Amino acid sequence: MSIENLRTGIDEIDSEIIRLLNRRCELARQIGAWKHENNLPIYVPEREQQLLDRLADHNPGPLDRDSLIAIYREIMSAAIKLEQPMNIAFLGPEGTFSHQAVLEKFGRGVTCQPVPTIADVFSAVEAGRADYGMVPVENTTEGVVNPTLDSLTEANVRIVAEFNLPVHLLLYSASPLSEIRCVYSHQQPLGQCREYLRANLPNATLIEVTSTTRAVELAERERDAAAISGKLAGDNTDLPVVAENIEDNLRNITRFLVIGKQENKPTGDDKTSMCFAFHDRAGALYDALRPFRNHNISMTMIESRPLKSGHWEYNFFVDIRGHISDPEVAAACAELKSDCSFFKVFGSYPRIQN
Ligand SMILES: C=C(O[C@@H]1C=C(C(=O)O)C=C[C@H]1O)C(=O)O
Repeated sequence: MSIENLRTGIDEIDSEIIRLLNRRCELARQIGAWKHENNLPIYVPEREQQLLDRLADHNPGPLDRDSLIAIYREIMSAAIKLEQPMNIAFLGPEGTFSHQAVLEKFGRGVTCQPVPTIADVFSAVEAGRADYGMVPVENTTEGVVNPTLDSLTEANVRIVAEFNLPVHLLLYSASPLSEIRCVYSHQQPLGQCREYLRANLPNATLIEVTSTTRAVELAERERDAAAISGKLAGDNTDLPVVAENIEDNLRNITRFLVIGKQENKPTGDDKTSMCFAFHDRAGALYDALRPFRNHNISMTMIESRPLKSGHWEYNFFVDIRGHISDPEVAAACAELKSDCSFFKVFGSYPRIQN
């Protein structure tokens, strides 16, 4: 077939895709009206997860799974925008990894609302200034993000979804590696390429700043300075990329949580996050975790944070497989709660695999 004929074929398919996309949008609009009447949330993470799983299972190729999911991310984003515009708070300024997580999880149909701190993301959602918030909770290289754990215990919000963002770091500078004297970045990326910096810039001064976006701004002003950031923060700079993928761990992934106010329905493959504390006595942690074992529930994460009492007492943060409405999960949580001085379930949400 000639290239003209092939392109005519593509044009015809595009017309058909546009017709079908608009029919899909019309259905979404009707679903939106029904949700308004019944006072239900517009964003439904469990439905989105089921839809994405179904797509991946039905895809015959050659379109790859990630591309298909990225396309559908935007289709669902456009559907949400028609149902009701949504705004998402995140740790700003624009260009941070939190911003990237918002764009990848919610698509371009939502309004992004940068705020100065992680605690501000929580208060924006709590006060209804934002519909949802995106907060980092742990990283495969650097571990947990303490401000997020602290805010979860204090704020009146729920975890409604999780999202894994692969974090690739770039070094931007007007100078070649041999002439770089100082490196700006946020504390987390600096930690994520510690080995790279030790091997390649052993004499450079490392300067911690409030965001990777700020790091790029500062590096633009000094010839012998560099910034470490993601691609999004570097999108608007003229600074050359000196090195790419400088993270020490090639599976450098940050897990984000979407916080909101709704309760999700079970999907059949969910996670539940919670926090508890108890008065110290021999075997207390062992006893506290026993209900999970007795009810055959697997734990996917446990972390501890000292309580601010100053007495070396701890809050324990635990993620388990299952939904809080599953009878076994509900029974285990009730048993655990009866043993604790503090107990809070943060929410149940679809489990993301990878
Ligand atoms: C259309 C709906 O609303 C939103 C948009 C979705 C979509 O475009 O498929 C899926 C879930 C919701 O977040 C729905 O609830 O089905």
